[in-house]
Amino acid sequence: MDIRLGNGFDVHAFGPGDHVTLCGVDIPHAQGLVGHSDADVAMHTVTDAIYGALAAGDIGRHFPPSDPQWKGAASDVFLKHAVALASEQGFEINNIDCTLICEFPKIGPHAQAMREKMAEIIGMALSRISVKATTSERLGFTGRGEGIACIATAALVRS
Ligand SMILES: Nc1ccn([C@@H]2O[C@H](COP(=O)(O)O)[C@@H](O)[C@H]2O)c(=O)n1
Ligand SMILES: C[C@@]1(CO)OP(=O)(O)OP(=O)(O)OC[C@H]1O
Repeated sequence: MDIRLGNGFDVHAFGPGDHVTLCGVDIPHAQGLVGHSDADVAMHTVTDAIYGALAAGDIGRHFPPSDPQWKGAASDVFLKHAVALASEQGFEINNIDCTLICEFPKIGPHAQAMREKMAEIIGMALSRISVKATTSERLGFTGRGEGIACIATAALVRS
C-alpha cells in the first residue's frame, strides 16, 4: 500500500460583498472574500493538500493568478483537476481534514453542507471528509477579522 499525505494552507482577505463561498457553499456575511477566483479559501486549501500529496506543486502553478481565464472562476474547477491528477496516478483520496480559522462567519452551522458539497465534487464518502473551525482568540489577522485562513490535510492511497 502506497500512502501519501499532503498539507495545504491558504488565506483570503475580507472585502466588499454580502457572502463568502467556502467549500462551494455560499454563506451570508457582512463582507466577501477577495481573490482572483471566487476566493473559496477552503477549496483552495484542500486542492493544495491533494497537490502536495502528489508532489505536484501548488494551485498557482496549475492555475496562475495572472491568467485571466481564472478570473471569478468557481473553485471546484481547481479541486476537480487535483482529484483527476490523483486518479491518473492510481491514487484514491482516503480522507480529508480541513480547519478554517476565523472569528466570523461561524462555520459550525454550515459544516455539514460544506462536507456534502466536497463529497459530491470529489466523489467520495461523506464520512471521509471533515470540516471544522476555530477562532484565533481574537489574535492576529484572523482575530482582527481581516480575513479567513485555512489548513487542510489529505491522505491518498494506492494499492
Ligand atoms: N469561525 C468559527 C470559529 C469557531 N467555531 C466553533 O466554535 C468553537 C470554539 O472556537 P474557539 O476558537 O473558541 O476554540 C470551535 O470549536 C468551533 O466549533 C465555528 O463554528 N466557527
Ligand atoms: C486560485 C487562483 C486562480 O487564479 O487565484 P485566487 O482566487 O487569487 O486564489 P489563491 O489562493 O491566491 O491562489 C491561486 C490561484 O491559483
